[in-house]
Amino acid sequence: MSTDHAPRTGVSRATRPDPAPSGTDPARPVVVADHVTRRFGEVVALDDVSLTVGAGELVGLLGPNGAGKSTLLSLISGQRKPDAGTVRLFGGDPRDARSRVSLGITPQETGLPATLKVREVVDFVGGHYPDPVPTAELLEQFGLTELAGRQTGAMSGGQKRRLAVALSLVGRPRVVLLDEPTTGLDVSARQALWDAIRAYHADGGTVLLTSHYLEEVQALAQRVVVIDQGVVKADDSLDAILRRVSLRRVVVGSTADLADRPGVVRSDRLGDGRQELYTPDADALVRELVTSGVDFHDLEIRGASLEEAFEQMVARDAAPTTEARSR
Ligand SMILES: Nc1ncnc2c1ncn2[C@@H]1O[C@H](COP(=O)(O)OP(=O)(O)OP(=O)(O)O)[C@@H](O)[C@H]1O
Repeated sequence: MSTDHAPRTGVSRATRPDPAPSGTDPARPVVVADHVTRRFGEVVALDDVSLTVGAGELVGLLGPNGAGKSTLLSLISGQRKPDAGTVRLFGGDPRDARSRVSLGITPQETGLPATLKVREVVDFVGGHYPDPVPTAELLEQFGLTELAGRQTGAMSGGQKRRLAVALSLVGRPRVVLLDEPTTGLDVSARQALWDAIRAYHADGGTVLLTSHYLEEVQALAQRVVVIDQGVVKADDSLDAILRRVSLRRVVVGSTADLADRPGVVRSDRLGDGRQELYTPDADALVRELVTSGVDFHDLEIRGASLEEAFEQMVARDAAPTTEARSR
């Protein structure tokens, strides 16, 4: 095992041919998609998508069902090729096996050989790499030690998912593509997997993950790429994405219905009887409530969550006001 890469976690990236500092380095692109279009018959799964992922980045790819996320990963991993545009992995064509030597991938669905034991599968996959993470170490990190002797066909869905993610890291890749890594996992298994992904990233690994769990993207990613209907809608730091959402959420109790107050673009009734009001200017709304003399109490104001940012970015109906009035 090389000593310069996080032996504590067991899972570390391969020794780089070029001596490079660890940490994020967008100047050294690992993945480049340049004006990529991919169709399936009439369906345009990706429409002129450009994306660069630098060494050491942890990027969350977020989008609704059918947005094109898996298609993008399949182009980056060389499983498919674009109809137009180019994709580069470590500067080479991902369809060339040499470009994929330092790539780890967990697809959305993984077929595991049902009669092989967990330990045997890890040994087998690890056997294809020059410096694999020792099987016992990897199983320990993913909480699979107890299951080492079990046939994969007898594992639960969540256990299989953990094994699938573990397998993507066995060869100490420099980049991993994780398609919905924690689908089907319970809270503690998800946390354990997040820890493993964070440890890999802290050691300098590059991660591109898709997720339906906004909480997951918010917990892990430094950069968020929002994709919808094959088009990149936003590509920015998590903080910048959150700041971009202009709406503020004002929660307030009142005997009056406040949905039609000036500046309120959306409203809801909460279980505790309070009203949830979305407005671009919370200060103005509060001033208006005070000057109007309307009864109100238990006021609470906060910024948008990633969920709200996401909903706003992929909203199919144009104006928030329209949406507000239709709710
Ligand atoms: N092999 C295929 N044949 C035909 N259409 C496909 C194929 N693969 C993907 N598509 C279509 O391309 C579009 C993008 O699909 P993709 O699987 O990339 O979306 P996704 O964002 O990963 O969705 P999900 O979150 O549901 O996994 C969808 O409309 C999908 O139906």
